[in-house]
Amino acid sequence: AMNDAEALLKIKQSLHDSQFLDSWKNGTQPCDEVIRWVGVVCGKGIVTTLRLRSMNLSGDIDMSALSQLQGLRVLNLVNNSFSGPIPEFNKLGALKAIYVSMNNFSGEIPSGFFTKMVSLKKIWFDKNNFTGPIPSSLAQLPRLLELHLNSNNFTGLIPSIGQQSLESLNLSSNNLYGDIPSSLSRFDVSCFEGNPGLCGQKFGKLCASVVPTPPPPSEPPQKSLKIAYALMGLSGFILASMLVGIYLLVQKRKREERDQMCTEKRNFDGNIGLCISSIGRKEEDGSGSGTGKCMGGRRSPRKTKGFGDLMMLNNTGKPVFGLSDLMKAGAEVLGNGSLGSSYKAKLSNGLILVVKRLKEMNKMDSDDFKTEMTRLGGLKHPNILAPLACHYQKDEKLLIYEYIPKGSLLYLLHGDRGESHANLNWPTRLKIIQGIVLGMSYIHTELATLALPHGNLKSSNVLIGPDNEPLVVDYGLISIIERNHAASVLMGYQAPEAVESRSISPKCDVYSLGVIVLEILTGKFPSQYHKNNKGGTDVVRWVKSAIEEKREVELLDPGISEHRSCIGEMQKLLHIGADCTESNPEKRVDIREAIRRIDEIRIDGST
Ligand SMILES: Nc1ncnc2c1ncn2[C@@H]1O[C@H](COP(=O)(O)OP(=O)(O)OP(=O)(O)O)[C@@H](O)[C@H]1O
Repeated sequence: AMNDAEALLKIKQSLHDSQFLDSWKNGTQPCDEVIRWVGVVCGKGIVTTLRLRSMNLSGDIDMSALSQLQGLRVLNLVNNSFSGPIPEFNKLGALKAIYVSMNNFSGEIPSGFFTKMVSLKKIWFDKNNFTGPIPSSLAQLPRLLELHLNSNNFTGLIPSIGQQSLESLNLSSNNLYGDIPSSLSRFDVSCFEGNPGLCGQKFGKLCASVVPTPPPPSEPPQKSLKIAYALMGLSGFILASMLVGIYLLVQKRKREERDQMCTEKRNFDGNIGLCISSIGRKEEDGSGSGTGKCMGGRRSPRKTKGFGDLMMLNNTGKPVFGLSDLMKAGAEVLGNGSLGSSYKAKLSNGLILVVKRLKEMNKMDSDDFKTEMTRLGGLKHPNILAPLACHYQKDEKLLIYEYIPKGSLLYLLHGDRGESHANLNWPTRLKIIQGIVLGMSYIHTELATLALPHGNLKSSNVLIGPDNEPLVVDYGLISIIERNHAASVLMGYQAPEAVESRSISPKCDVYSLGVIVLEILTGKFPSQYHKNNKGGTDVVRWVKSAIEEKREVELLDPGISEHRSCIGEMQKLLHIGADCTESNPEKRVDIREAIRRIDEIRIDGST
């Protein structure tokens, strides 16, 4: 081991242009009482802080020497000329503060970079050129106070940082997208400005159908709320805040007092207050004064025509649950999609479900809804996730699914560069594409009578099972959601002919299939998923021009292009993706043809 003086001299050697460090000289001591080395702060005779701000420094800082400074707690390299990938600062496990603002560091910071830096309180990485996702390990720092990542080029979804300790945050001027995690909602909108892809309530921008916010697997458990309250949270701002107030009150009161609460609520505003636990329950009189859990609704249960409790849609022997089990479950918001919001609900028996609250539904009556849902729920295929149950009220329609822990393909591809992302090698991606194709083929056969059999295929609607098998969801919705709304939210309506002339056909599904194939091969988030095409990459145009210029290999995600021997197969698949996204529907391949060709792609390039 070297002493502090030796370590600092090695560090000086590794830096260019270190004329500011003239006082760092052999034969003198960094912590000398009289002539202390410049930029060095000591405590009890050892170096505790390096303050090398604005010294015109560059070069590859000698990390093994730096890590020899046993007492080092604060590292300040602000406003120098350091460049290249982030040095292994994570070797400095005892650091409390690291400031590297205003340099030219670039590249991705590995997702686990901060895992061992548990003492970190202050991280200032602003005004550099960092790219890629914000490392998810930041979410695990228990003492984090200040996090400044502004003015870089961070992309992707914001991980669930927002630990209670966090006081100062700046993520502005990056390329982040999606909804912000609920743990960050306490921060002012200015902390996020300059990220055109961010959406959600804070930004007054609906998260138009593309952006999920599944919590990363490593995320500390979110504070859970009861699903009944989670559901009610969506009925508009005013209603929501009124109900949150009630929720807090309810928390304080004893169970029997809640009954009164519900009644009070109705008296307060005759429009609100539907006692959900009484909906259609035979043993109750429907007056709503039974066990009260209030949620948004416009009518009293008595007047509402519904089919009561949950309707189970499958008979595969999966555990049966009722609406009341669901209402008692702890819930967590998964995301606000274009069709409504989804919640993860954990029942007391351990079963984990996803409750999807559909908005903008046709004014379907309960019989039609039931017929439609029975049809969708009755589909069975290894690459399809059929709903388990549904619930109908005039103003409330719920679909219930099994919870798939790995989450969506969108999340796997773009959300967090963790382990699951690393597993997305060529064989896995091909398996996912081929599975999606099998699922789509099945849907196109079973729902052939629909104008658009799936209608909403995109990576957030492909969930990934334990063996990386894809599970397609949210299919066949075209007949149950409002026509006008369908056009503005469904992915199928993004096909060029649908945008221009509103002409919808099964070919629109082929277009969506093409986009997803290109997304998987390039690893890029498609701008096609945004209504206004802002944010993400226009994969369709990008691939088209690359094919014309015969440089399509360059577009392959580096995560797969290392399988050199399979490049030919990847190229073939890229061409199929391009043919599926052909703008003229007449020339676009037909779904059967696309399926046949994708099925022929081989993992190893052999025929
Ligand atoms: N059964 C499930 N298991 C695990 N995660 C799910 C499940 N269903 C949905 N999710 C995830 O929850 C998030 C919200 O889903 P939701 O379906 O509400 O919105 P979306 O897919 O972004 O948009 P859309 O409403 O257009 O389908 C998405 O990230 C989705 O992948």
